[in-house]
Amino acid sequence: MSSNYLKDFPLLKQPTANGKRLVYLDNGATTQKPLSVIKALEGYYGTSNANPHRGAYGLSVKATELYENAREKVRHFLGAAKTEEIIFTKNATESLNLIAYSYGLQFIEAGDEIVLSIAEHHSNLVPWQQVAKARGAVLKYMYVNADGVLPEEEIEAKITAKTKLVAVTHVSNVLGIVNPIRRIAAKAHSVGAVIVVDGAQSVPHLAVNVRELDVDFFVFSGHKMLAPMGIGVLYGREELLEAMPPFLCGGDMIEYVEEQDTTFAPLPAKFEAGTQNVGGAVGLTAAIEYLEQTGLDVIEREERELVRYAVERLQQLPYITLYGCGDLTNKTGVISFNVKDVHPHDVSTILDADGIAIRAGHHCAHPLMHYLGVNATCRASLYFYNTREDVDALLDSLSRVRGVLGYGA
Ligand SMILES: Cc1ncc(COP(=O)(O)O)c(CN[C@@H](CS)C(=O)O)c1O
Repeated sequence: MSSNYLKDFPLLKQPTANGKRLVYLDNGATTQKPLSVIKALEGYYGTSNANPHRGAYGLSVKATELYENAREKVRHFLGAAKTEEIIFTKNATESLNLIAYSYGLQFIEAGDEIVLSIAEHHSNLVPWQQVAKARGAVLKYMYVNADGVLPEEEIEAKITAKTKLVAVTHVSNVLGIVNPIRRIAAKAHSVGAVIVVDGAQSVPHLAVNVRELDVDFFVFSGHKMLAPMGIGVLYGREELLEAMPPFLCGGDMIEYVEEQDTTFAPLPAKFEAGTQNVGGAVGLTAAIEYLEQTGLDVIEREERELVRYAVERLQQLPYITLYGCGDLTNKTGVISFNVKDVHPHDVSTILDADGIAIRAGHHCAHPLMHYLGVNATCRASLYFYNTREDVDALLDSLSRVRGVLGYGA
């Protein structure tokens, strides 16, 4: 893993509060930002900021152009057919809620089944619980195997003629396993169901083409792929978005408002109420440019090499339990683990003293934690700018955790 990316990431070069070299291994939560993204934000607010779509003056026209250029950049990045199929939101969570409350409440009926995987993040699980309760639908789960992989027999058995919607993560934020989306989409469509894919942990790490995957909805958050916080994306097939009622109502999303009723603006504006995050969209444009210049194939390859190195070293520690690391064939850089006798929060605190930033907790995945038989885990989530030296630092610090707490080796 080359560390020549570090020159682009100011935050990764600064020491931690206690003067240690920062080893940032929480990329599943959010990624750090390259200078090109930071400068894009500065440039927008320094030269081009205005409220888009509303002003007839030059600055507003410029802001509108930047915003709509960002939409075209995302369309191309996801391989979508039309810019009308790209909706900007705040984040993946808002995108998933938009689908649940607009598509779900409109088209799911009593007795219909909604199929999830047990590895869903709460953002792609709790909204569907609300829809199931509101409409009298049934929630069913596809369960992963001991290696965190979704078996073919679960896909085949759980998606049936009663299934109306399948909502599944492309990559689990706990297990890091890449799910067989094309296969799941084919099965969903064979029974007349739609498929919603949560791409929050896949889009930053591997090339995604929504038409090749044949998905109906696909979401992601910009901040997990080098972009600023506050900008997210919902992709939806045009015909489905056209049939859906608005999610949020107000300015920009209307065509005409009378005292008792309103006609709505065409796509994508129908789903973009109020003043939009133009700065975030400009930052997302710069983030996509950075990823495309680096190469998602390069990112995926380098990450797989690094995760293999990390897992091989972790497997040599007898007091470490790994989750989702038995089959590395389709695995991104997410590594969940526990240290014998030590709570993940204590592991994280001890690692922090050595400059190492990992996540500890339930990772917004309570049902998966319960299924794995744990309350919480530690999680190191690698990205292309991490290095073998970062992994070695993690292992060195982990080797001291039990000793620090008096458990011996
Ligand atoms: C698979 C998946 N799906 C949705 C979300 C929500 O992303 P937002 O940008 O917060 O809306 C996340 C964010 N997971 C963070 C925070 S819990 C993590 O540390 O794993 C995710 O991983």
